[in-house]
Amino acid sequence: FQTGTTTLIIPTTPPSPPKFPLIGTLPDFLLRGGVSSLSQIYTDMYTEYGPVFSLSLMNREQLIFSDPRVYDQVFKAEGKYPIGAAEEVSTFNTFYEKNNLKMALKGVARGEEWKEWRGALEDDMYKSWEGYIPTIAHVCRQISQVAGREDVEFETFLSRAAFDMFTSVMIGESLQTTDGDVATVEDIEFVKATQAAFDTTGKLLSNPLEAMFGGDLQGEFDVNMEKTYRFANRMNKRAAEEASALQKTVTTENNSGESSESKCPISAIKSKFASPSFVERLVHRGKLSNDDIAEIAAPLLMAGVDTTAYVMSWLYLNLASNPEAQTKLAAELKTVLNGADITTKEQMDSLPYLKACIRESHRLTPATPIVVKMLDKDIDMIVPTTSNDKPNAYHAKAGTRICLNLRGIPMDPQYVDNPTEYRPERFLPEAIQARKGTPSEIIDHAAFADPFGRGKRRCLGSNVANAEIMILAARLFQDWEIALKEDNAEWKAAQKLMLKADPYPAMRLSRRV
Ligand code: HEM
Repeated sequence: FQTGTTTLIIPTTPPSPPKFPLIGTLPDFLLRGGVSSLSQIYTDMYTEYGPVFSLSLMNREQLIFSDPRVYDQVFKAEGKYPIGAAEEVSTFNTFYEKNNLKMALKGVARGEEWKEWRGALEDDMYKSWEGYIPTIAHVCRQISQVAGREDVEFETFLSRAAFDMFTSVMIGESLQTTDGDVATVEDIEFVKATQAAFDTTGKLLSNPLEAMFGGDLQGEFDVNMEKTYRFANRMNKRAAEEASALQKTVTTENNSGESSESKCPISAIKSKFASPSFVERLVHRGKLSNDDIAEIAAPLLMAGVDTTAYVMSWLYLNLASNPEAQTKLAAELKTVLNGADITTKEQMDSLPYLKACIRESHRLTPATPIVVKMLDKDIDMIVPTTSNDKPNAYHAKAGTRICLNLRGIPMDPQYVDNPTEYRPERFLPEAIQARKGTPSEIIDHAAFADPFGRGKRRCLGSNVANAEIMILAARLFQDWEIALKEDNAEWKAAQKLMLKADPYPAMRLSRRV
């Protein structure tokens, strides 16, 4: 095919572990340790097969690239209606279909329906995210006040913290599930069901053996998803009705003047809270009915709570295992914030070491070992080579899982010094500047920068999630020193719906003086 120059390149067949009819490359995968060794498997395969290889797992063809520049070509080809990664989470989607949840189904659709859904939510969740910073700061302060209690494991605490932060963005106030003295039994049930639905989805989708022999996982999922859906729907419905009532009082007050709805400046929204919640904004904007607003709650919670908890769990584990980095972070927080909360984007931007800690955590312990993209048409991709050889070309049929290996280049000593060590310094601005023009600058490619995907289907909650992660870390590390309870604790990166340290080590929190 034509590469844009006159050179004709014949597509190359990528290397692969032995492939068998029906079961594909599953035997090799199991021999290497299966899902409990997933993260290491992708590093080992990169070492063994090189920067491009193919797999066939659970009836899906996968092409795995290590060079993020190949991924740029995939995003260029994604078109007006790209396929989202959420389409693959069949447990959620079957639930939405069974219950005829139209809004939820639009969110995982491909065409105009998805565009309309995204258009209805994007301004208030993705674009104008800064307005949520004070709300998140307030809830992080509450969370930090109860952080040292030992009534729940730290991992569960983080999951509840993610839940509290996200519900406060959604409805304006936290359910305070991190505080055993305040949370209602019903709210704790809610957070547990959300977590259980997320975890059983992980087992069903990523572990072929558990899916076959793991008992009634589907039944377990259905029960928990149903509970989450009911709770979440009720929570948003109540918030939307309150917001509508408040909105009506404003419209009556404004009756003589121009309608405030059409321009929708956030400052014009009458809010019950210090700054308007997501639900209040949606009600004010008037594109969705209160029933639609109720229906989006469960899918957004499923997309936004445990994902954030998993990413945070790695950050805290890395900083607890590397006390020197934690001390440097605490020093930066003291200098810049001096005990205050992050309440503005400018403050977020003035914390390079915190940003570097988060970036390095994503390099060393990403919450997924690969990023996946699918196209609805065939594509030919050119893979640059480091030598003077001709570039290689690879062909992927429509529907192939085209993956970027996050465990290849980011773990390769050719590009990263001592790649198995947690060193946030590598992502300080001066270090990034120093590797410009060298082969190592590849690790600064946008595709490696964060866990939220790219292109038109980039995570809708990415800006809010990033703010939540930064604001909570800034609060907790100002208030607490977080250490491993046992110095020699061991864990593996095991695949659930995302990668999780297994077993997650116990933590000791001591007040920072
Ligand atoms: C650290 C936490 C999070 C991670 C790692 C994460 C990751 C991702 C990824 C990888 C995608 C797929 C992108 C693609 O299709 O290429 C995605 C999509 C999505 N995420 Fe997140 N996410 C997080 C937090 C959130 C939050 C807080 C929300 C709440 C609004 C959210 C809502 C969504 C939605 C609705 C989509 C589908 C977007 C679409 O298809 O247009 N996520 N996320």
